[in-house]
Amino acid sequence: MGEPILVWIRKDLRLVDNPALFHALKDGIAVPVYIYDEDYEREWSLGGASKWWLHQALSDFESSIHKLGGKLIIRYGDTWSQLHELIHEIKPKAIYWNRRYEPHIVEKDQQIERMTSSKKLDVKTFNAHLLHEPWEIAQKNGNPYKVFTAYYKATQKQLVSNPVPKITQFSKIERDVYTESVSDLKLLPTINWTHTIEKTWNATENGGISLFKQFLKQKMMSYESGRDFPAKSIHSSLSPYFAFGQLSPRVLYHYLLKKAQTMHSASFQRQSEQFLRQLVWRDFAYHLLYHFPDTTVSSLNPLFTNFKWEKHEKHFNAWKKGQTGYPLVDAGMRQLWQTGFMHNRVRMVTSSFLVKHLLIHWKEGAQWFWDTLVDADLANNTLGWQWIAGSGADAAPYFRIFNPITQSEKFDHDAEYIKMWVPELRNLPNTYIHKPWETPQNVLNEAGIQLGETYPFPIVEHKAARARALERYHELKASQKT
Ligand SMILES: Cc1cc2nc3c(=O)[nH]c(=O)nc-3n(C[C@H](O)[C@H](O)[C@H](O)COP(=O)(O)OP(=O)(O)OC[C@H]3O[C@@H](n4cnc5c(N)ncnc54)[C@H](O)[C@@H]3O)c2cc1C
Repeated sequence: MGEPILVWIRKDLRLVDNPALFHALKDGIAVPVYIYDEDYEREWSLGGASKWWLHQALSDFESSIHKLGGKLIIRYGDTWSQLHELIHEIKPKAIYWNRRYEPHIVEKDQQIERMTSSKKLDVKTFNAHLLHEPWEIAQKNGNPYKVFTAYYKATQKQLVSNPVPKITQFSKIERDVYTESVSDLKLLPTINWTHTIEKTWNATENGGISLFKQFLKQKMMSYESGRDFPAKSIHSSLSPYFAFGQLSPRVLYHYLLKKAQTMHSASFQRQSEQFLRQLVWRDFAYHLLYHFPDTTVSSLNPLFTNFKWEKHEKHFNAWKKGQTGYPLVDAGMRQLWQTGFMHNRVRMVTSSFLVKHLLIHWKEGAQWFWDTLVDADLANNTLGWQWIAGSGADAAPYFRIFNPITQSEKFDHDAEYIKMWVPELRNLPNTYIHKPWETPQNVLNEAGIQLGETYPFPIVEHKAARARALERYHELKASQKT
């Protein structure tokens, strides 16, 4: 029996490849502690959908630890006060945790590290969240990357560290330490709006592992060609498990690499590379956030600092509710509200619609996604919105505006996705479903649709909105020259 070691659990709610837990168990008696502290997250405390997920994930993690003979101590309130109290009660020889990378968290973690060190406690921190930590990849001159392809190339020359073995046993410290229950954290909404989310997800560590296995068996081999088509659902849906640290990207990376080597299949290798490339996008998002800490609120590209945005409550509400009159946009926004998830291609179309067609600031869209996504992740969300706004890490030399009609015709050709989420359009023939406002009256009648009543007219006209966005962009460029 060794001495106790506090393991401060955060975005690492898992037994597989959890280095802080693993090393604490090796070096002494691991005492896992979770502290729910909204202030620690500053303005990025969890949104409603993420709170629901955390409730499930934490309950699952608590029960997994219990089954292995251990106990997860749950507390809420100020992090340092809670840690301080626990240090006093448990008298650990050290405190271990897995690192986080959001700028405001890095700053607070450094304070915690100083305070614990001043108590003569050994502090050890580990990487559990990324393939490559933000400072591991740099340009020759030491600067961070701003372009994905160059970043990706650089990552291919670096090794990804090996995962640590799965935790199989805990031992308990002798004294009983007080813990709150997961329900005490009051993460679930008082009005139950989460029933479709509940039906959609199994938010446990094993749920994530099963989903990965299913992806591997049924979807991986068509990932590259299928991932852009929302109705095909050829993507993995693993993002919330990564966001809460229930899955380790490093485990998936090494597993796929090994499988590709043993299978000797060029097509498996190609598909798994495409999938792993997305995990590198995730790392890139953290690289950018870490090195450009203001990008959650300010443009990465300073050209966009003075972009003239519109305030339009009615348009913003129509977008949030999936009532814009553009079926693909509305389908995406309704999928998000009902399931806490939206397909990546549709995220691009809906976010572009908000910032380009409606000229509403990307920060407002990012905030809505933050509240409603079960995979809300500060790095990925910031990267996604800045990329779409044109103010982020995008190598395209032009002002990209997604056309919600042609995107719909191309990526949801048979309108299966639209029909799933916008059922009032279900009887409309596919020729018209991507732009219902062009449907002849008799066809609308037959389909039981009354535009403006059962489904809205478009809130802005596409060509005019596109022209307005381009005009804003050209004005901005011109103002830089004067
Ligand atoms: C405006 C906007 C906002 C976004 N907000 C988030 C967010 O809050 N949280 C989030 O996890 N993703 C976000 N994304 C990225 C992407 O849409 C999701 O990661 C993806 O749809 C998750 O589905 P999946 O797990 O099936 O992905 P898969 O295609 O199966 O990809 C595997 C994993 O790679 C990572 N990944 C995939 N695409 C991206 C990407 N473009 N950027 C960074 N990582 C990626 C995710 O961790 C994902 O789980 C956003 C994209 C946009 C355009």
